[in-house]
Amino acid sequence: MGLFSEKMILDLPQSDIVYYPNFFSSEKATTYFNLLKQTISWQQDEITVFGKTYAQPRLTALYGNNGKTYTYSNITMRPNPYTQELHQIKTLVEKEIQIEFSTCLLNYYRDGKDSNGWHSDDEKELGENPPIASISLGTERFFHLRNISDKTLKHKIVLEHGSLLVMKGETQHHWQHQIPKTAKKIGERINLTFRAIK
Ligand SMILES: O=C(O)CCC(=O)C(=O)O
Ligand SMILES: [Fe+2]
Repeated sequence: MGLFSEKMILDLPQSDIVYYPNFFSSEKATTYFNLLKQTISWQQDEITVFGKTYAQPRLTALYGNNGKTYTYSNITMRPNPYTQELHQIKTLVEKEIQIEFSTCLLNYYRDGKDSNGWHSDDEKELGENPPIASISLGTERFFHLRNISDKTLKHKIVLEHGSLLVMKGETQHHWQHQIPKTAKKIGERINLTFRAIK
């Protein structure tokens, strides 16, 4: 952590994205993975896209230190109060990047069929240039980025066990991201995205 945390700046236009591959040691990340898998109130919501209803292809949960709800893809989530581990992780992230967050949206990808489609984290409750801090635990997955006005401008990185990815500034105005499905037989992954809801 801190001075010893290796960091990589993604060299993409119209973005401010930094990747910390070893934010947590592998042992610490495994401990958090196991605790969060057991203690978080995972739910599977239904989403409606063009009038058709589908089960979301992953489990999610919302935690927060204020009562502010989070609405995306027509789902309004109400925050649970922070668990001890989740609050601990939030504090470590805030200290490293010097940004404060209120809310954590968690994603649990059970296997390679679970995914998260193309989107920007641009919900109005996040404000103008939202900072998003994303922790990855468990099986590594590809994270794809594509520029909104020039869709030929693309990038992908692997989100490793114990890593932290920070997107801020104008990133969400110009880029979309996704976690694609994979046909490979792979294990589970937990992702934590810290956000500031005003
Ligand atoms: O699972 C991830 O790494 C990305 C999650 C994400 O983009 C989101 O929850 O908005
Ligand atoms: Fe996102």
